[in-house]
Amino acid sequence: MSVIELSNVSRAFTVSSRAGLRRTRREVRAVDDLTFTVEPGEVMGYIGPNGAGKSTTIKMLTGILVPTGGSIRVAGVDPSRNRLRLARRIGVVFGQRTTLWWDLPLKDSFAVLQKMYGVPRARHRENLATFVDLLDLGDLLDVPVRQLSLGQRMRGDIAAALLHDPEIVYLDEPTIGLDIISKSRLREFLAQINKDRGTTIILTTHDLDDIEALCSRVMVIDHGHQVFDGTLDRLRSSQSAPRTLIVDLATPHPPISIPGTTVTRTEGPRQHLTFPPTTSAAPLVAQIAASYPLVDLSISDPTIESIIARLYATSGKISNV
Ligand SMILES: Nc1ncnc2c1ncn2[C@@H]1O[C@H](COP(=O)(O)OP(=O)(O)OP(=O)(O)O)[C@@H](O)[C@H]1O
Repeated sequence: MSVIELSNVSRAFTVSSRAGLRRTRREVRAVDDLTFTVEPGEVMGYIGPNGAGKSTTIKMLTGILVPTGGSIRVAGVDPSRNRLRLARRIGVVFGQRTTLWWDLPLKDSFAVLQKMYGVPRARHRENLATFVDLLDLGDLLDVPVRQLSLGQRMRGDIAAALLHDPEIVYLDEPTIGLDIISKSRLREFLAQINKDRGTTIILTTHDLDDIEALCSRVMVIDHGHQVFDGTLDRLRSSQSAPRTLIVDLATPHPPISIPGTTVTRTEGPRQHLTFPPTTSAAPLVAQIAASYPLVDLSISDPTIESIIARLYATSGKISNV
């Protein structure tokens, strides 16, 4: 059975603005007719440009915001009507804010959470030992939260969100502002928790390396609409983004002319040629080698960033029509 179900969910806000003496009110549809389900144990990346409606969706899934249309069920209940009941079954991490007590040492925040959620003492000790080990929190337990660095605090926040064994965890930009080592540590930890405990994870991020490292599924929204739902591989093939041949010639040369390719950049003897993803590179390389003084050559596949940028560009055009 699906652990999250959204059926034609919308959320509108009324925004008022003043132009001179006139005050106008308009409706912003932050989320517009979203329908999807998430299965237990899935790790879904939920991405979209600024203002796409991601946080609004997460807030509706936690019960903080009530949809203006459609219906939501999380772990079998309507989140906005069962906020407290649901709180025991979900964990939430907002990268920009902490849920820890600022002046308390980390271990005291964890103790408060154990009481708040009524976690049996033995289970709490077991979870704490696991998270202290996996997130390397040992030296931080006696430090007040306000004295922790951003990366240390985030590790504390993630442990705090998981101490009551939630089935579902929402992570909103969990790696924002972290250095590369801290990011990769956090990703390894989340992958481990998902594998060991079957925790369902919904991850909102602008860092596509988070998605590549963790997500079996990606959902892209823009202007409140779903514009893609599938695997990263399917996302790559869906956008038919061009591949690039980087060709080093012996000397600078006028743009290489091979049918099916376009020279997009020249830097002295180096030329960048794009070609469709459906075309094999081998015959192109053979033609270049036969007609030009070829010294070296490499092929670059489109990055996931460029694929998503193309998707945003086309979805923007669709929704602006
Ligand atoms: N409380 C609110 N009142 C009015 N408009 C709102 C409110 N909350 C969100 N919006 C609007 O709804 C739209 C979606 O916002 P949301 O915060 O869900 O986007 P987001 O995808 O999380 O963006 P970001 O990546 O910038 O965090 C935006 O146009 C935003 O201005």
